[in-house]
Amino acid sequence: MNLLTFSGLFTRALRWPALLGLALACVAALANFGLLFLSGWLLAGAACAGAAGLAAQQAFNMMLPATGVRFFATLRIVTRYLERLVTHDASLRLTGHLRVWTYTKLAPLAPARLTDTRGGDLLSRFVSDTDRVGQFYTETVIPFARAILCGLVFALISGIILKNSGYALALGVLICILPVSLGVGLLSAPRLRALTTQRGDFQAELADTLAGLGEYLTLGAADARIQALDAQQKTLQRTERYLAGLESGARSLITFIGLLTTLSVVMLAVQAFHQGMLSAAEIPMLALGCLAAFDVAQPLPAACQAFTRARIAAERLDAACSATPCVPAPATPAPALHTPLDLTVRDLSFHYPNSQTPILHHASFTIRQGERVALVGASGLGKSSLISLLTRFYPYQEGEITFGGQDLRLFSTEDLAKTISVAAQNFHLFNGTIRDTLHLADPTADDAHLHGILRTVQLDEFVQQAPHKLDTLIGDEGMALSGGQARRLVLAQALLRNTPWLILDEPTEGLDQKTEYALMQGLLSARPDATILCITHRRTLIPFMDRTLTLADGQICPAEEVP
Ligand SMILES: Nc1ncnc2c1ncn2[C@@H]1O[C@H](COP(=O)(O)OP(=O)(O)OP(=O)(O)O)[C@@H](O)[C@H]1O
Repeated sequence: MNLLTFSGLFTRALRWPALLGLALACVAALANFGLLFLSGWLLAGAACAGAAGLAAQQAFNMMLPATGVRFFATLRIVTRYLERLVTHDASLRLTGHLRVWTYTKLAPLAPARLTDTRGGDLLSRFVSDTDRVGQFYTETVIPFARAILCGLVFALISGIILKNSGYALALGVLICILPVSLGVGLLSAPRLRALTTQRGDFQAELADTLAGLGEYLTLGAADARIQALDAQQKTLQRTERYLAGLESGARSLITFIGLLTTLSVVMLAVQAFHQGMLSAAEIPMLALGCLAAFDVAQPLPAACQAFTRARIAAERLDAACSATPCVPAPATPAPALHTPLDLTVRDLSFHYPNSQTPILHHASFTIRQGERVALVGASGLGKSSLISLLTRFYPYQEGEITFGGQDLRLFSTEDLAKTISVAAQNFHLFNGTIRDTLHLADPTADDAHLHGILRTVQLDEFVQQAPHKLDTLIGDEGMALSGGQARRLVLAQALLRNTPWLILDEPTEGLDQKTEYALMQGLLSARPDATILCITHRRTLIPFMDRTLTLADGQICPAEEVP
């Protein structure tokens, strides 16, 4: 997604609030200009009338400019408030749209296309980059549009009173918009790009460090890690200082240009006064109006930097979101599931997209619905990889996988989820309560059902004794649980989903033999009709299965046929 596409999203979603925000920003700037413009006239007019004697004082009508000053002062306050309200609301809503858009693009990429992306970097893209693009409207569009539109109007108003002062004002504002602000944009661009990379790296490193802090401490590597982060932080600060210096330098230059323009407007006004073309009261009016006009140019250097930041953020989002899913969901999914839901794998060959090492090589096997099958094989040969193929996380290069005679690739994501539950070896548990964790699998399950499932996986006693029972917090990745407890909670999630197929990857790892036996007994009596594929290294599980398949040399065959 580039900024242009983003603008399309923006105009469709928030066209009217965006235009209203711009209109309010312009009215606020015009009110500010009008306030100073009239104040100058009021003060100078009153002073001149005072100096000219009683008759002139009585002839000078204070009411009109004083009312104008009050009007513009009130208008400025009200429109500035409303402008902030409307523009920030539009910007936040835009960020919201962008985050939803980013999520819908990223979600189908998981896990295969995201394995090379660091978690912290992805988070930074999801949060900071969407923020930056969302703020493009308030931080770039509004300042530039306001400077151009109001600059023209200010020059026009000044020009009506004194033609040359209008030209001088237009020239001054133009210099601020073009060479000064755009110069800052050009000079900032390489550093902003470097800053984005540095910040992404820093956030990724920081996220990794926090996630693995325990390991760093036990390995005695925490100090070195902190020093590395400190060095990164200092590099970041140096780049930020340079950019802030550039921006404040440009703002000072704009102030200087504003003063020079005001000086030239005063000189032109004095000349016109001597020629009798202007009254004395109009000189400070033009001068103060000119100073006020440059207020709209002040935010432009920051707006240029914000533009580059938004552009880089849009490029980063584009890079993260434009990848096509490794296994795209079918354009027209198969209409319904056919029973029996037999699994047939025919001539299957597979290697990971980032590697040429074959994991499966023309493998074939069948599992009938209702069977319980153990899959064994030496470590690292590809048992868990087979699960990734059955859940469509990775594409296979040759062969065919069918469920109920229907190609797996034609299943809708929903139908696939209704067919298979997986208790994976490398699972992820979200921080939350035991109840939250189980409700992820079945949000409608009541407490009695949850306790029943927990009994099946031999975890109910632990939950009953926990201080807050089902409301006990399990911590990040189930840190507050033992490895075996966390694994059984994942198994409970799989059982709660009540799918016809259960795929269990080392379900009893970390359990003592007694608990393992009780768990398997409970599981089989709770789901007597389920088709089970159980990957295991434990011989003690084999008696619970109907038969055993062995994975060796990329082939999967019945254990008794293994040479
Ligand atoms: N995402 C990946 N990208 C590239 N290679 C991978 C990926 N995941 C696993 N592998 C490789 O694929 C091979 C098979 O891994 P897999 O986890 O399927 O083995 P396994 O038989 O389940 O092992 P274990 O019994 O130890 O769990 C390994 O050599 C592993 O390094």
